[in-house]
Amino acid sequence: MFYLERLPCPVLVTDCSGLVLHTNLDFRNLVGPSESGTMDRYFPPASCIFLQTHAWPLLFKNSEFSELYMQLLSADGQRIPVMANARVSEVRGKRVVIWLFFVAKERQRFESELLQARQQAQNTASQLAEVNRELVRAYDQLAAYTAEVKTEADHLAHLSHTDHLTGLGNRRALLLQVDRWIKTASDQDVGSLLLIDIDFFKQVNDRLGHAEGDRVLGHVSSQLQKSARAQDSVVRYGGEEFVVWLPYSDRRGAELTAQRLHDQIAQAQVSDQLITVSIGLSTLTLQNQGTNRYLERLLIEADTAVYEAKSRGRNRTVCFDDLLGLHSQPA
Ligand SMILES: Nc1nc2c(ncn2[C@@H]2O[C@H](COP(=O)(O)OP(=O)(O)OP(=O)(O)O)[C@@H](O)[C@H]2O)c(=O)[nH]1
Repeated sequence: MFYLERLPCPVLVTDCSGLVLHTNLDFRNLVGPSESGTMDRYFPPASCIFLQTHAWPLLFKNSEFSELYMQLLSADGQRIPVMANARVSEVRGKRVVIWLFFVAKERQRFESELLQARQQAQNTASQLAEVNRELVRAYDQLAAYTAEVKTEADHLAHLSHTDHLTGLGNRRALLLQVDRWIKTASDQDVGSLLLIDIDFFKQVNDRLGHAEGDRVLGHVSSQLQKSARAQDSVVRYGGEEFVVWLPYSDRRGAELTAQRLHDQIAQAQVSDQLITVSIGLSTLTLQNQGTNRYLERLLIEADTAVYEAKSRGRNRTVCFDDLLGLHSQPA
């Protein structure tokens, strides 16, 4: 019955009349060396009576019982509280009874350790739940903060491309628009640029005051927006200078737009002041040029043309190509 040695508790084997057949090492360590005879000597008198009146009848009736409280008697006379379990088994054709004892003290310790472990597990679970709640809160805060930062960034991006006085785009916005066009256009495509400079604007300021000058700038910007097509971009380029960028517009189309601008601006007066503008027009094919280079060339040419418009008496459009004599002869 070597397997009994492996059980982690004291074990006693008897025949069905209580004669001791075998004890394991745990049992011998607990109550003393094994001797032949009946099992009664391992129990104090009260437990012997309990055995006779209760445990044996239960065993014969059910072939087993479990968890009966009893006491064992050690060789040095100590009473050891135990929980007894017994079962009738057949070993090599003989009916025997296998008795397992759990020392009550150890069982209590084991139970209290179990309770402690369960309490610890509950504590850990509630700590984890709290940490989880904190994580969710932190995540919500982070999401709100990210949205705030994004809104702020969008706002800053908008501001950095906007002229605060007129609400039009600024130079950066112009660069962006031309850049976008270049990414989709082919080398043969043309774009035109109108550089618009308000005539005698210094006099407006001097005569009517800076605030009125600002109103004139606002008026011109809204007239330019009204005259531009949906695909055109109107930006305030500097003090009293505006640019209208006309993607896919050739010289003819740009001239028509420029004329519309003159008419539109001339229609309205600001504080009895008639407002006119001088416009420089430049038209270029893309010809495999980078955004900066292409825009720079358009602006230089348009600037030269505005200068010419001013010297020819203002309130007119001059096309840069005419200055080179390119369009002096009909094609
Ligand atoms: N009210 C106002 N004036 C501005 C602003 N930015 C620039 N200016 C003024 O615009 C005027 C431009 O004057 P000039 O460059 O001499 O040109 P002009 O008087 O328009 O004369 P021409 O261009 O030769 O017809 C200057 O007096 C600047 O002070 C602005 O934001 N608001």
